[in-house]
Amino acid sequence: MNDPGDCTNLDIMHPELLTQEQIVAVLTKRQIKLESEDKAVLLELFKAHILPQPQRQYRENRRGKKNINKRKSQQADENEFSVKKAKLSSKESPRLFVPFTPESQKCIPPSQINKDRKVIQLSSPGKSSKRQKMGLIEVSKVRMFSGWQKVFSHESSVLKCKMNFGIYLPQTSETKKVPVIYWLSGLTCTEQNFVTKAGAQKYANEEGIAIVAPDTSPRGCNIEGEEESWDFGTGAGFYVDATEEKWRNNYRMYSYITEELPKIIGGNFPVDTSNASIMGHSMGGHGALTIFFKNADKFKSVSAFAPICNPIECPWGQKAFNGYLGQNKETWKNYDACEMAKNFNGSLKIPILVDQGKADSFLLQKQLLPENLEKVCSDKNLPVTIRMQNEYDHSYFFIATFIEDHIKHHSQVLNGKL
Ligand SMILES: N[C@@H](CCC(=O)N[C@@H](CSC=O)C(=O)NCC(=O)O)C(=O)O
Repeated sequence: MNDPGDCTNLDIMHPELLTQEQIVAVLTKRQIKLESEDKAVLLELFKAHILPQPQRQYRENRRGKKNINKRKSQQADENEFSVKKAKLSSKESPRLFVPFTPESQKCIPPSQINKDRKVIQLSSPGKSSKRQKMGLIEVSKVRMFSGWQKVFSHESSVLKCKMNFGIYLPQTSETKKVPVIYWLSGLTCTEQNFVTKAGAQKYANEEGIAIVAPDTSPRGCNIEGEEESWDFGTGAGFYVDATEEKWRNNYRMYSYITEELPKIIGGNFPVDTSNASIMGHSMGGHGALTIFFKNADKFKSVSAFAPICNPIECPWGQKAFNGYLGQNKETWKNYDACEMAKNFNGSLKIPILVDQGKADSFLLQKQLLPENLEKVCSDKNLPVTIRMQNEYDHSYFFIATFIEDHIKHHSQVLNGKL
């Protein structure tokens, strides 16, 4: 025979299906004071005390209202606690879950896509009490050579659009802040080209250096002409701050790389951004050289693969500078490595390292002009090592061949090996 006091098999999620006797039994077992025998009143009591929290509805009386307020404050406390807990328990930055949308997952190898993407509240160094209201979303994360290769996206306040960057964190970053090398990619690239093709992670882990690889331009800004050519607009930001009306609101890659990105990296990762170097390829080689010449206090060394050395003298550079900076060629000189080398007053801790493939079609088309950089540096007594590599082209196969040399080159200064 059924014992009316045995509540073990009752469906407490649907008390309206229970008999009055069963409701009374459950309430009595939980030592809930019965105020009336009326089934409707008993049901209210059941909902208030027995149903799991989200299903409970309190009555519209004083006590019910008190319970509703109590629940609200408990929930707020719980939310705050879970954020604080994430901050305290993670060696990395705090994370909150955000909904997954496929839009920002473009170009990520499916095996690396993080379907449980997390958002990190970006912290603003020096103003720890005033957190920036921007989210850093972890797009992908994969173990590689004992470290982590991750990709993040965030809303850039400088570029006024969403930006992605790759960051490789070596194993040593689990216990201390590590130095960093910024990698700037070339025309048509996203952050993915370096992450997937350069083969840098093994050497970055060996040297205990983080590598940050941002995208090459703002994207999706709805500027007329932005998508028209592969060497201007999207994928071709040229690491300048545009001054022309049409572009100057978004195309500010110089400020993004020198200001916004280092703040994000320093504020959210175990990275010492005061111990930084910079390198890049082609358009990104031009970016690395020019950013270094203007910011020798922020970067300890520079290297480049097949850089555009003298953009004011080559078709790629002329097209980009005309578009972003306008017709006054004097202003172009602010972003030309050869012109900047002529006026460079800083000291170099180690020589500038440049690798250039001799079979590079863009070298033959006179887009790169390493001979001009060599001449200026020689005239100025600026130490530069330009290695002309037989039979190598412009591709990431060439980069992957010599990336170890470049990382070890920077490691001399970043890890105090001199
Ligand atoms: N139009 C071609 C060529 C584009 C190209 O070669 N881009 C280079 C950089 S060139 C100078 O900045 C590059 O790095 N490509 C990416 C890669 O993974 O090789 C095209 O659209 O492919």
